[in-house]
Amino acid sequence: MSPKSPKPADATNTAPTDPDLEAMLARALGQPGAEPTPADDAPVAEAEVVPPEAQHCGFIAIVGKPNVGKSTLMNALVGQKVSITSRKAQTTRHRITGMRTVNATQFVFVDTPGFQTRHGNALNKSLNKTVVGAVNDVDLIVFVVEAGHFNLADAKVLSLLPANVPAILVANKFDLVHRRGELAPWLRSMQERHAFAEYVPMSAKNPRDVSRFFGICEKYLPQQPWMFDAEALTDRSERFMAAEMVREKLFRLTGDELPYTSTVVIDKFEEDGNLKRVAATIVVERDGHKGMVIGDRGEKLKRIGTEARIELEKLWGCKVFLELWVKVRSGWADDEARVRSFGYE
Ligand SMILES: Nc1nc2c(ncn2[C@@H]2O[C@H](COP(=O)(O)OP(=O)(O)OP(=O)(O)O)[C@@H](O)[C@H]2O)c(=O)[nH]1
Repeated sequence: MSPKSPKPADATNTAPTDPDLEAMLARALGQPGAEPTPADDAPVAEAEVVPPEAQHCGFIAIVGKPNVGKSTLMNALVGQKVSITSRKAQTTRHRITGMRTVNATQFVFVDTPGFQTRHGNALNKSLNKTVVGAVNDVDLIVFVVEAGHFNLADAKVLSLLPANVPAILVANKFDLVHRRGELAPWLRSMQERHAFAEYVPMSAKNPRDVSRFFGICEKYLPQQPWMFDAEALTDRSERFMAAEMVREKLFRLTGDELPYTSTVVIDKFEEDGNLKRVAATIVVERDGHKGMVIGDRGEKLKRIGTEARIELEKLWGCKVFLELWVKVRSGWADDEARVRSFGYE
């Protein structure tokens, strides 16, 4: 085509036509005539006895800017809540591994914080270091964006992906896309940004999409013996899960009023027969924040405690006694030593 010739009707469709991509798009977009892959409708069968020489196992990093649905996806893949979620950006602060063994393959997932581009404080520097560490040390990268969207924050995360590790593009929140046909040119434009191994429009909230995803990731994991028990779901301690659960309720119940720089520290964790006693402190930056957490006559703090306790009892299958305190430590997120003392690497 000469430079002067009229643009094709679909101006964004400039990527070379790749038959594999076209087939993948047709399948993902549910177009008539698209052949399902064998994994498409396969239910997630749990692991049976598999000899070590037939086992596959590998690490998968789930990366993306804040709030695109990384933790939701990981929890759905693991089949249990191992990573907290909320509408508030920057909920995830640790490198969390969850795992799931399906047939002969053990998938070990690494969840990462959304890459921080706005603030340069010690907390965010530590978060970003975790992301960079995660992507260079895995067999497969799952790069999550919101379907149909790509901005500077996504581009910054994408620029961290090493060329020698296969990456799958997950166009998440596909349920929110009303004109699905329009996603095809967008997916093709994503192909120009990075040589993704697969393009997967899906919804982390749709169980069918999630079970199909195992089949998509499987082929990128090396043949090697499993690293964890077939039934294991996470390598995080109960103490850690307790702090995370309180933090989730704190973020959910305070909404946008409370800055993301609040955190939770476990002061006591004791087991007493079928009872676990946990004491935790919610650390906030200012006196005003303390009031928001406590609420009118302590009602907010009480609700945070009740909701976290109920979830922990469900998770551990035992009774939980949870005691919560609130403390002000101004400037902790700017203080590197304190960020480390609160458990961030
Ligand atoms: N409609 C819809 N909402 C979703 C989907 N996946 C996640 N969400 C919502 O998106 C919000 C953010 O989800 P998270 O899983 O916390 O996102 P994250 O990327 O882990 O966020 P950070 O911890 O900030 O990095 C939550 O309100 C989820 O319920 C999806 O497939 N469809």
